[in-house]
Amino acid sequence: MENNDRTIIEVRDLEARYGETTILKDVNIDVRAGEILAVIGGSGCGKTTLLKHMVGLSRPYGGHITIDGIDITNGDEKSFARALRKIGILFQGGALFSSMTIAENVALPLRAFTDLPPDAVGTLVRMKLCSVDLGGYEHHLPSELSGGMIKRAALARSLALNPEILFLDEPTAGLDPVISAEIEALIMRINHQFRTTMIIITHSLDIIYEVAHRVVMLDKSAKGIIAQGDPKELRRSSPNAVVRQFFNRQANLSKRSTWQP
Ligand SMILES: Nc1ncnc2c1ncn2[C@@H]1O[C@H](COP(=O)(O)OP(=O)(O)OP(=O)(O)O)[C@@H](O)[C@H]1O
Repeated sequence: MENNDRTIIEVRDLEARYGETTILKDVNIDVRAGEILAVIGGSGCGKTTLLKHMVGLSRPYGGHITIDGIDITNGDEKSFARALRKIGILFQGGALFSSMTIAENVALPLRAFTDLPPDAVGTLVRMKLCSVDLGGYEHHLPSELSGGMIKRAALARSLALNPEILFLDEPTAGLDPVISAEIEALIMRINHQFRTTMIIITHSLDIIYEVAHRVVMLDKSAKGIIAQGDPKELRRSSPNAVVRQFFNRQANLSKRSTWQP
């Protein structure tokens, strides 16, 4: 993590609603530049809702969010576009276009948001694919790749414009433990090499304990944050029983799933 503790995303008094239903309220988060923050909590507690607000896909009912000092909730279109250029998103399903090659998929944001000539786009695409260990797979279609490779190609596409901030929605969901470990190692490598700030929605214990620097835990009945901080610390000594239970139950489940006869 960078050691200057600069806040790169500020979420202030966020209130999110669908119709009349409040999903999140009084949410305050400071994301520090260079950190990996995991957003955790039970199903339906509002993790995806929070992410959609942080990337400007949904407008908050109340409060505001700034990205590198730019208010994305009340600013004009131009500043919103400037803020968007700082972020990349890795969607859960990978979301690659199936009729395009891996190279064409990764080239999409470069073609859409830069004036680079085709040669330069090609070079950048190859570099991005190499950075996720997919050098040589430029001409493959997504259907010719494994689940882990598709995830890595999608990661290369989300990194195409060198974002300062990367949002990852369940990056290891549905992958086996070996492939998940590869993706986790890649996430840590990218964070380390490029100092990319990362916000990861996850249920994975490995990400919570081994990858994240800090966690924010949401709760459905509290409609907001019930804990923030070091996950190991929270598991040990959170004053909130629900929090301790969440971490301990997960830890037990993890032990059971790795048990070998
Ligand atoms: N577009 C929508 N319209 C109405 N309600 C919604 C909408 N999207 C989500 N919700 C509701 O908001 C709540 C929070 O949903 P959200 O998807 O943010 O939770 P989550 O923590 O990401 O869940 P999961 O871990 O299951 O993906 C849920 O009760 C969900 O049913």
